[in-house]
Amino acid sequence: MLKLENISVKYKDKVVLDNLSFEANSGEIIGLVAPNGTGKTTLFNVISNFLKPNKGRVTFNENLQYKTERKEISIHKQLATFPDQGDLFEELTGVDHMKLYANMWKGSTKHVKDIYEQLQMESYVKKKVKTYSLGMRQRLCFAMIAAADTPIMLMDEVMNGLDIANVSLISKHLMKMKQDGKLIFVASHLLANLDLYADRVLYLKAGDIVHQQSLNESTEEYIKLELTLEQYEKMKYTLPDDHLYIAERLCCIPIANMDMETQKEWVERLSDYKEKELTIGPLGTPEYYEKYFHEK
Ligand SMILES: Nc1ncnc2c1ncn2[C@@H]1O[C@H](COP(=O)(O)OP(=O)(O)OP(=O)(O)O)[C@@H](O)[C@H]1O
Repeated sequence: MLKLENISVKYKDKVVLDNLSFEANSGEIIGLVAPNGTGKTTLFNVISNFLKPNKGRVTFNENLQYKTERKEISIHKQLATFPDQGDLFEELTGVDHMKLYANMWKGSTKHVKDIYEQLQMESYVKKKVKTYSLGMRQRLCFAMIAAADTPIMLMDEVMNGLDIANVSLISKHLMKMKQDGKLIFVASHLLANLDLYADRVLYLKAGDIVHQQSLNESTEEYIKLELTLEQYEKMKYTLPDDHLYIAERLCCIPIANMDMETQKEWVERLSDYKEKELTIGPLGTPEYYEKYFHEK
């Protein structure tokens, strides 16, 4: 549904995206993670053609590219970006905003009520935005893109400023949108939250994707133990070659190629570190993030 090929973006001498390629399909939620200033927004701007890359191609549905104004309009009918809180109109109501987006993309507003009910916004959605808190504004931004109901959605920091209950409410709604066949990109710093609904997480570093983590397929499991650098240094030569030591705190030993007996032996050996919690499971988004972005 969406293909990026060899995308490069430079601002003067600063290379932000460097020959980046990937493909994405409908019915997928793709998490995009990287430290501040790495290029997530730049990548979204390339996908939406707000920024022309210095090199590379963006293709929708096999052969649709930003080559003419007509083609751009055709792509923009299928693609909505998460509104910025600063773009909200203080004197308009939440419903007005949702209808604006619904009319602009879907050409109908029948579904607007269902959305604000599902997002539990009934108590304030008919009031003017100037009376809203930050969290209410953020939920409205999400309700607006939901009202646009486009096949592709680009969401930058969708959970910003939301409390736990609202993060959970919006996470559930994202999963429903995925079931409806949307392709959704979520750039986020709420890493553990991505594990709930993303199918894949892309880790962006030095202009390219350094790792793609698929959360659907059965992922490799590890014995995981918190170790100080000192403890780790003492035992590192006795650990299997393919172990990981992440962010100078988490020792991970893959168990995929171990029989049950060897796994037990390892658990027993490591339980000498009684004060530390030992767990067995796959690496999650926060752990991969530390692996790729932890600076010494
Ligand atoms: N118009 C511009 N001119 C020059 N440099 C820019 C411009 N826009 C972005 N940059 C630079 O490109 C880099 C990537 O910026 P971008 O906004 O894409 O990062 P980001 O990953 O979205 O960051 P954040 O998590 O803070 O939103 C940054 O170093 C930024 O300073």
